[in-house]
Amino acid sequence: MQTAKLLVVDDDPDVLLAARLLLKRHLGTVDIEKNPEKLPFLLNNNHYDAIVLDMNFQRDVSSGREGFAWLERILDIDPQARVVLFTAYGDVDMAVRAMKAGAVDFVLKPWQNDKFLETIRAAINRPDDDSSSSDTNKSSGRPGANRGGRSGPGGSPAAGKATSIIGTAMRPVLDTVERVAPTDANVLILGENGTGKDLIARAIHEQSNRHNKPFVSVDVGALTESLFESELFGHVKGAFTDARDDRAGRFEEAAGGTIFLDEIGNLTPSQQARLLTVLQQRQVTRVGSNKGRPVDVRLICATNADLNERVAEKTFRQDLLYRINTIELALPPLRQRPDDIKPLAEHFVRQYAKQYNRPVTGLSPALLTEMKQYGWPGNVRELQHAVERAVILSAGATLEPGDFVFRKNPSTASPVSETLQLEDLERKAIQQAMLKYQGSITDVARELGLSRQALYRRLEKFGL
Ligand SMILES: Nc1ncnc2c1ncn2[C@@H]1O[C@H](COP(=O)(O)OP(=O)(O)OP(=O)(O)O)[C@@H](O)[C@H]1O
Repeated sequence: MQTAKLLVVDDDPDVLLAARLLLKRHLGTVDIEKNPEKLPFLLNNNHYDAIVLDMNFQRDVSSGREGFAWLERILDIDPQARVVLFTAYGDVDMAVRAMKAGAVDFVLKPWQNDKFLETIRAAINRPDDDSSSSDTNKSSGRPGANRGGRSGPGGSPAAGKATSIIGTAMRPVLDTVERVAPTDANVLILGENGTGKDLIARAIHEQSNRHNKPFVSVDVGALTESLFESELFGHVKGAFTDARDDRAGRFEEAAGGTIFLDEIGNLTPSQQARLLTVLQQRQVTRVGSNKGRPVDVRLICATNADLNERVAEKTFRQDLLYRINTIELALPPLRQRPDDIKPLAEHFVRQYAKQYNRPVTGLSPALLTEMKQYGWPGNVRELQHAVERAVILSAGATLEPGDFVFRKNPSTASPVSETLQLEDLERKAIQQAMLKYQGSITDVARELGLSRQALYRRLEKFGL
């Protein structure tokens, strides 16, 4: 018998008793606790090989919110803690979110003894997290450390490691990237949401002579009118109420490197005019100052909009378009490159099986056929999230069609009234809007009255 030390936290005394009986007989000593408020004390005074935590502490509340808060608290105290979650409602979505938030596994109540023991054994024997995670988008090796998700309007410096770009249909794009990268030519990347524009922008930077300098990514579509100028060009102390110090903008931060302006099609006319001036003069002026500062940056822009159409309808300046599109790279939507689906899906299976320590190794032929028939409105990002979710939830080594939920056509989707759970309604609204606007984040956010960040957070939360 293993002699592990375990902690079970649940507000149901019957559950505590039953869990203790079982785990004690097979695994070692078991502390039980009814009140999660005691967690900090217990963790600071004991080392547990695994912690079983209930998701729902208040009777009749199934949101799991409290469980998530306690999970976060545990990981703050001990980032290496192996937390297994109890969820009583068979709510797999909550389980997926919990794994993303840093839990190592979950157990559905009522549990099957063998399965419960196996899960706890695996949690105890799981090797410590390896901080050299293969996913350079994550902020650390721990799955749950990706709490911030995608970088916000401020963007972030490029990850230091080359990212794998999968798919034969990407070959011509990569050939162009190779030729263009060493030049300082401005590049405009076109493509629907989730087709890999950000990935290609980073690849250009990584293959350029500027690769040792910063790669600064800014989602300009998410900047409000008032933030736009100070974020991009900086400000001086006292320029406005909150300007307590001088601050360099993103252009200055990118000095010597590359600045990636995402969602360039969303700029308002006045923002377009200000950006054009900077590009023409190759200098920025911080808000509140009248001194121009020269900037040496390589410019890469991206959009999912048809900028020529915008120029024709006079919502995008032609002179700005000519400035930014010296080289144009168009990324095809995933539905137009079905042969890329298999290698991409297999790549994500390997990545997430490793990240979540799951025994999944491949996809069944039936699943691949369904995947090729599906339209993937959210493109590679949607495929990536679908595989991530399936890897977490699948019981077998091979993913099957049943492990996937392909988005339904809104007209055939089940009526919204079938469930009153708010989260469900929210998810459905987002799914339907994503379909309606073919995955355009900007349009979906506008329709739902959310900021792009808030929408990204929800997409991440719901695994969409
Ligand atoms: N060819 C590819 N090979 C491997 N991963 C890919 C590929 N294309 C896209 N991805 C992955 O898919 C996800 C979405 O890609 P990315 O963020 O680059 O898309 P995007 O076009 O910039 O999306 P958005 O328009 O919404 O900003 C990322 O996690 C990226 O790593």
